[in-house]
Amino acid sequence: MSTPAQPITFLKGHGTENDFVIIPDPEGRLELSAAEVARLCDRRAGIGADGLLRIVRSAAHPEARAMADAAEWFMDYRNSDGSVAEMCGNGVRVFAHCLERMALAEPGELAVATRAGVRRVTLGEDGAITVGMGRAVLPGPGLTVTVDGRSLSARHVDMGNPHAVAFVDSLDEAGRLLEAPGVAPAEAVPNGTNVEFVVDRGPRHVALRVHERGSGETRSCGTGACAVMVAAARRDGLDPAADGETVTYTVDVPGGSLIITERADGEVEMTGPAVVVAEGILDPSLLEGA
Ligand SMILES: N[C@@H](CCC[C@H](N)C(=O)O)C(=O)O
Repeated sequence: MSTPAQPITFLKGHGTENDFVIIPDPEGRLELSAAEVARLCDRRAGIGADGLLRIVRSAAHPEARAMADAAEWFMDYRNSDGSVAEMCGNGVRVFAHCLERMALAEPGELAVATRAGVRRVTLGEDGAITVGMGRAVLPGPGLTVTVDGRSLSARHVDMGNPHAVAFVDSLDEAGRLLEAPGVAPAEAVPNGTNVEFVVDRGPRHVALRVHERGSGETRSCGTGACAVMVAAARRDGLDPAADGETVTYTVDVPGGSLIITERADGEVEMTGPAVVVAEGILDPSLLEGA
């Protein structure tokens, strides 16, 4: 990154403890390399986060320009290793909350451009935020997830980004999750995938652990919770688009709970919190040598 003329401000926030460094960059002047994003997200040498959200005007970003009429703001999401991902469900809530906090958006409804398309966000007066997450796509063939030397059948669900959802009897079956689980066939997920392990907690109530592509195990994943809800509904014989009935599940994550609804038109909605815990200015030395 070239030396910026102005100090770089940041916010730190989370959604169900999936945490983010948020960098407002309305005119799109900060092109952060993968190494710079990884340094910012480093929990010892940096600020520390599961991912980074750059707030850029859609018109100022080549990947978002075509969405500028529909959504003024583009969420440039990066995983903690610096890799680019299409979509981040918890991130969209935190992103919208930051826009409102910075008076860049009115309370109420707002559209956010992402690499997976435009997402509609409703900022509730009670602090809960609902996001229209689009339709789930379930590519036909199943996947096999290998973790701790065990192979598990998994459902492939695309929520704009890829997920492999494996139902287990105990979340301990995922082991320590220090490394990415194996997923086969590799050709089905050519860009890698997020992997969710799921147990039942009660009627229309499940809990998950997740290993995120590019970030490792995190305490929540919004797109993952949506993928899990849809996989659980199909397993339970429910398909709102075919049955004409809206279905809602509670999805517990290690960092809290998300409410996920699949409507009769196939649209998946996620409701959950967004929190900002700090605001600050980057010391320019943080990115030196990254
Ligand atoms: N934590 C996110 C998902 C972030 C992207 C993911 N790691 C990927 O690479 O697809 C969420 O809340 O959805």
